[in-house]
Amino acid sequence: MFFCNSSDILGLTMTHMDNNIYPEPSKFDPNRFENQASVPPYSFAAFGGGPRMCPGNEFARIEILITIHYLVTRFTWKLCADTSFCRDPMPVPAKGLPLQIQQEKPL
Ligand code: HEM
Repeated sequence: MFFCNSSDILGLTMTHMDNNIYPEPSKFDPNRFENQASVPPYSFAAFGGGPRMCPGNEFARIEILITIHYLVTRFTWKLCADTSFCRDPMPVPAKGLPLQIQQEKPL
């Protein structure tokens, strides 16, 4: 993992986009984490690492999984802007992410 010594800033994007660790890092591939043993320690650090690692890590993952499940299976999505993004320092949609979401099935 890359650390900037002078300001102690964590180079998360550089680590997460390193194709030596993650082949085709820009590809959306949730299955890349299926074999956790192949990911070297401290190479996925969205939740930090070490003794001060985010204690809400597992809770947040489950919450996100459930939310995405219902959003994908019960709603239709329509993107209302282009998909360009910038880094701030994490990737964010440059023009926000306006969506039209319509519920198709009951929750
Ligand atoms: C997507 C959701 C979340 C992300 C990306 C996230 C990310 C992080 C990161 C990067 C840290 C710093 C870790 C470090 O210094 O190594 C942190 C710390 C922390 N997070 Fe989260 N977090 C999330 C959700 C949550 C949730 C749901 C909770 C509580 C229910 C939580 C509670 C905490 C606490 C208490 C700390 C401070 C830990 C310490 O300093 O010892 N986080 N989080």
